[in-house]
Amino acid sequence: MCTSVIYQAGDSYFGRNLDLEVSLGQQVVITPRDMVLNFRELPTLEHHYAIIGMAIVRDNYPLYFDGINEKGVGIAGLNFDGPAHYFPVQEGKKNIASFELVPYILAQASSVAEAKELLTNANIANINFSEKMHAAPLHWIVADKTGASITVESTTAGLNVYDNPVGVLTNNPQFPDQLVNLSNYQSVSPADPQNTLAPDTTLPVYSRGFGSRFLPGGMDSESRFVKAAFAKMHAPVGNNEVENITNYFHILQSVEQQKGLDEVGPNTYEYTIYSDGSNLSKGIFYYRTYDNNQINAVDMHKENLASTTLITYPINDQQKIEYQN
Ligand SMILES: C[C@H](CCC(=O)NCC(=O)O)[C@H]1CC[C@H]2[C@@H]3[C@H](O)C[C@@H]4C[C@H](O)CC[C@]4(C)[C@H]3CC[C@]12C
Repeated sequence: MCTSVIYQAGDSYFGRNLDLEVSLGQQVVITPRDMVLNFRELPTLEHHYAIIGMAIVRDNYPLYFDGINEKGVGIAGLNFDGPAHYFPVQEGKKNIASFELVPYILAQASSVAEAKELLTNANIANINFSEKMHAAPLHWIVADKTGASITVESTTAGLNVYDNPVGVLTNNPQFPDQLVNLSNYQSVSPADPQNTLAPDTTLPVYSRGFGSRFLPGGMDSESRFVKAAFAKMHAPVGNNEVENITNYFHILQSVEQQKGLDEVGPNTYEYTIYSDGSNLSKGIFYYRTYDNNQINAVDMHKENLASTTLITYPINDQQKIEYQN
């Protein structure tokens, strides 16, 4: 399972938790503007916006899990096993393989509105990256530095592009159903509740945090959607970049999957392998991992973005404890 959130605090911050039972060997990968991007069914892009994100590289191709571009657009792919359905290549449509959607959007869109435009008359084609690497059943959240966001889902009903008023995405069910479920929690609040149940009876508020008593806390995707929405909606705005990115990681940590809590097979547990969050205006990509609580950063603008080859940074996965004596 995974969770992705956009948080506005002057600048906008976008990223995700990647929850899985095995690490796939991802790295921070920058695709510079002049690295040729080939598509299976669409014209080659020789020049495009620069991209930074988490990816694995195969055959010199960046298979992005999530990323942002230099124009302040971000996109993340999240598991959508069951409802996800990709179609055969269709004549007369923009056929995009599922693994191409992240570079397709980030290479060309400077806003969510432009991403929507790129998705008109599009078909997510059921093309595998290779014999060994089959298409993953995903849906996507796209966001931009204004705070706008959409959810992209390809199901047997076709391609749906929904406005995402919450700026949160997790996994199943389909996005409209997540919003219906969210309605069930609209009375959850950081403040103490009003006693509307029995107004003439004194009911003690016997604990702090009483307003969030009915907030779900499970590892499942509906629970994480509600909890992340609550955490994000009430997150304070910091006074500077460090405070903001610290707040951002606290939002993601509210739905972090600790090892041992989500058994996906005999003695096999899904956990939050990494969390990342980028400043969409500044092009700085921050991440932490399960084993390393330290926030690490790669600033795309410190690289030569006019180059033609991928730039990769290995994940810094070593815990650093600052011993004070
Ligand atoms: C499984 C995770 C989503 C996290 C999640 O929801 N996990 C588990 C669960 O719910 O069961 C997704 C997110 C991005 C996906 C990857 C990216 O789409 C890139 C790449 C695309 C290829 O078609 C398949 C492999 C590969 C490398 C994908 C493998 C599955 C990933 C890593």
